[in-house]
Amino acid sequence: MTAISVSNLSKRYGKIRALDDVSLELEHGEMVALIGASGSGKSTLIRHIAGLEAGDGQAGKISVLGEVTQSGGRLNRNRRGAVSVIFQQFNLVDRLSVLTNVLIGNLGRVPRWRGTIGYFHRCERNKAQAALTRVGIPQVAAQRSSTLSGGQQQRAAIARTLVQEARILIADEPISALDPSSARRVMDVLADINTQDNITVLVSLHQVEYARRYCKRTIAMRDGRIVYDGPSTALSNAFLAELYGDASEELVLPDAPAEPMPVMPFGQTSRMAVHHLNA
Ligand SMILES: Nc1ncnc2c1ncn2[C@@H]1O[C@H](COP(=O)(O)OP(=O)(O)OP(=O)(O)O)[C@@H](O)[C@H]1O
Repeated sequence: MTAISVSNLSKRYGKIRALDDVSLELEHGEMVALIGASGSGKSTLIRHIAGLEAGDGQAGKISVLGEVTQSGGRLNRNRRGAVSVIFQQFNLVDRLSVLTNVLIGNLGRVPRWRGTIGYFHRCERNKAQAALTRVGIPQVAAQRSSTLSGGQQQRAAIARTLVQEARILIADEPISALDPSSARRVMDVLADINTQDNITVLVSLHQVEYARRYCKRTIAMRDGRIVYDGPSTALSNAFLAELYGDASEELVLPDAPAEPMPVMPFGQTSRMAVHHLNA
């Protein structure tokens, strides 16, 4: 089944062509990296797929899990329950506990009054706690979200996705502000929910090293266009230089090998104990 389908999507901001006739398809169950230098259009594309913005002109169309979410520059219907988006920052409500932030993933399914006063059943709390265990941070449930590290915040946001029972997770540069070991833990969790829960993952990344390591397929953008869509194993440093010229330096870690490493199945990269939500 096609999870995300984008066809002929364009978007201008004044003179800037942020998206230029973009077309792509993600099959359900894929984990795909979206790479590109700063300003190449990754976040703009993600906002459109998330249904937060409408493209320009008559030709553009986006479908999510078979339902048209926008066409011809008009937002149709927002499948908010099916798609969860996490951003580099601002995923959590700082003054609320981590557990409450994860419980917010239930809001689409509980009566409005319960959401308003923050009343959740024990089974919902248990599920939220299990989701935190699943992403490796059960011990922070009672803490205020503002006290978490950047990597823990990303993992709490992923736990909320599990509670939401979203079928598609789009993560916009979830690791760009993290140190390498925190970044690996977040990528491990994304890879795990992809393989174990069959959640389709689209993750935008600044550094191609993580795309090579975690995603079989990479979509590369430059100046609002897709310039490559294929196996991540093809993304050697030389090929990146061909695609991006000098800007390729922005995408490669200084100590990265010139040739890509094969994608490792989840488990070989992770040292984290993984507990399954429904175990
Ligand atoms: N709301 C906006 N108003 C004006 N210009 C915008 C807006 N959003 C994006 N742009 C412009 O569109 C282009 C693409 O931006 P976008 O944020 O999508 O790139 P990106 O690949 O996500 O970059 P980064 O990796 O730095 O986050 C940039 O030139 C940006 O300045």
